[in-house]
Amino acid sequence: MENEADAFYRELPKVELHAHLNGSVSVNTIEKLISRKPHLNIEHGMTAIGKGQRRTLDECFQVFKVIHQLVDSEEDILMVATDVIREFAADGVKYLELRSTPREEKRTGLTKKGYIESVIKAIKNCKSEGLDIDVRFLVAIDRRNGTEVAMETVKLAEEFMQSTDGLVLGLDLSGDPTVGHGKDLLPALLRAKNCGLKLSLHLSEVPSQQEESNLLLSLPPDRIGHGTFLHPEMGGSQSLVDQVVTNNIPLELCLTSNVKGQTVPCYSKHHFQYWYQMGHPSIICTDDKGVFSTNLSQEYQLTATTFGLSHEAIWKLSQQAIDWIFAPDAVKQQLKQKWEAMKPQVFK
Ligand SMILES: CNc1ncnc2c1ncn2[C@@H]1O[C@H](COP(=O)(O)O)[C@@H](O)[C@H]1O
Ligand SMILES: [Zn+2]
Repeated sequence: MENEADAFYRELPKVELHAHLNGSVSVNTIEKLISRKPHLNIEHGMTAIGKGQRRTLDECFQVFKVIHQLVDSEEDILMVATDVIREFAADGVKYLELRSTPREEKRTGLTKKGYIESVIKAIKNCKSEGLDIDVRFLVAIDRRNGTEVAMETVKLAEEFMQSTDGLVLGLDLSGDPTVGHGKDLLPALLRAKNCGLKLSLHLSEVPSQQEESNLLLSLPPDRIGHGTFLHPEMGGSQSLVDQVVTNNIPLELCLTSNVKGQTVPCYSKHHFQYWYQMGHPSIICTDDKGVFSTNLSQEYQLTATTFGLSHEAIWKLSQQAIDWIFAPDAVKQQLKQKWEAMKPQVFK
């Protein structure tokens, strides 16, 4: 990370709802992984995009491949998830929904089930360490893998939802947006919805996906990742916007990710402005804090400086994010109380 955010943003209690596990791996953790696997000849420059640097979205997906080589056993996943949770907690995140795509790896004996179990174990370990952060898990579907894998993933998520007492709350649909089509995944997503899994879907992250977005919005999802090209100014349409507004579907907005991945030309042109001005639920998130060299405090500060938001407005933004978590109402109430209790200290 290049710049530390100011104290206000670091002390601000925050909710993180869009964080991919393997995109969130810090430089420190990458170092540990590299020393475990020196034969891979991986260097830091291959796993993160620094200040002022940009990559095409396609190049970003190459970075994930490199990280996946480094993280390929239960032991790695346990370490990575534990480190990531501790880092979010140290950044003032009080509630975190982590998402990750279960992988299997013949060489290390990793199974998809073992993958999810390792993440759950990390969550439980962090809880017993007494970290002041409530962590939940969303099982991710990589869109590139098609219908069958999607269905298999939903079944796994269902099992874990039942066996983890609310730790697994839902599903994420992600992966290279230029590969595959949402229509192939619709049956799996419908099944997920019907069995009570919440849905957060990457939608219109790249241009020209109106048809797919229209189809996926018919579910409708519980939250939208990015939604960069939904509105007419970006080549989307008023009818897509109307569907999002009518169903009051919150957007998870990741400024640095979109600027560094070049789907948005610069911070001031980020679609946060469009949705926030409308009063539509807009949630500031990191996406991949490791790959994009950022953290949530920094994203809030960038939002404030780019769009001229006061500390009060930023407070409201972080507090309102509580309404859109996937955990039940009792958790929302607890978090709201926590925010109230912390307010005097943050505004001291
Ligand atoms: C930059 N915008 C993005 N758009 C779409 N999918 C993304 C993404 N950033 C991350 N992922 C998804 O998350 C995976 C890495 O974490 P996990 O191995 O699942 O923990 C990537 O392989 C991709 O499927
Ligand atoms: Zn994402």
